[in-house]
Amino acid sequence: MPAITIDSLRKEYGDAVAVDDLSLTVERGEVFGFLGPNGAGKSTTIDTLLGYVRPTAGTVTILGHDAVAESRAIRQRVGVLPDGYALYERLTAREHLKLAASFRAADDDPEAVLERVGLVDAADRRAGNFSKGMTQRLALGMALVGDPDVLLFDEPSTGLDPTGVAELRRIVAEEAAGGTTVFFSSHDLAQVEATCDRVAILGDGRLLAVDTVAGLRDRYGASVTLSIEATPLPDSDVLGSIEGVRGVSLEDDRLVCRCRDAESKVRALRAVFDADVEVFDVDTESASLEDLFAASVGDDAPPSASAPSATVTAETGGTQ
Ligand SMILES: Nc1ncnc2c1ncn2[C@@H]1O[C@H](COP(=O)(O)OP(=O)(O)OP(=O)(O)O)[C@@H](O)[C@H]1O
Repeated sequence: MPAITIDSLRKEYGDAVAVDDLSLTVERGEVFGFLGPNGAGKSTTIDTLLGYVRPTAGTVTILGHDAVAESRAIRQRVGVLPDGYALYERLTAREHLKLAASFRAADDDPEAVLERVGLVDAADRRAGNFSKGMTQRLALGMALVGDPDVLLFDEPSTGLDPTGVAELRRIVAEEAAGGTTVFFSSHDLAQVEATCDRVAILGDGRLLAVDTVAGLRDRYGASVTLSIEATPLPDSDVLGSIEGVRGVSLEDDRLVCRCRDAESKVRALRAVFDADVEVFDVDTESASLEDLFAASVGDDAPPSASAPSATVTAETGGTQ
């Protein structure tokens, strides 16, 4: 049984369609990133999963439970971090965690959770004067209480400082290593690229793509870019005719060669070193998730290489 199944989900608000015929399956143990521009329908989808929003059409199930009819059962097994989580102003951080534990009939040690989310020093402070990042850290801690099977986060890095972002990344990795399914929306593409097995990209309520980051690279064009500094520069027609080479251009006195995959990159490199030229430098870079996101949401330009890509840890599924 998958962790999350979204089947033909549609949500209308009056005349506006927030989510349009969305179908998606998230397998158990996956770390799944949910991306899309502002207003794409991410929060609406997550709120539907949490039972906060009733679908206009379609069904949503978590761990086999229907999100509308069985939202209580879902809350017992799902840790949630909704967008703009509101804390109880008069309760301390520690009291919030005790409250979360009592909701789930769990016996988590509040101290250990506070340690995990970096709030030990604020354990006995009332949450009413917490900063945005502290609020987010505490809400994250509450979501972790009771060792849930599924974690559903809406923009978890909102308000977090760089240390908090790194800690969040570590927590996601630890949870995933323990078999927890993590589904989160984010605009933090570096975070998504570093942590997610697969990503879905939503635009205007519709699913534009769902794949591994590596799969998106294949789909949207240049996977690897070679940038060559040599005298003279290698013949661009020769490089351009190599199988899997998608384009060759001159940029800042370097020959830039966009390659489909690692194999075509190696073929191009071999041709460069076989040519009668003196090679000074070769850079190779993969298209970042940011490039792929731009390509999928309608930027006509093929994704160019930018920051070196982070490792995608698992190839858990193909294109849906
Ligand atoms: N309660 C509501 N009433 C009317 N329209 C709504 C409501 N909630 C969301 N919408 C509309 O539905 C669409 C999707 O909004 P949603 O908040 O799901 O997008 P999002 O992808 O989470 O955006 P963001 O990245 O800005 O958080 C938007 O056009 C939004 O204005």
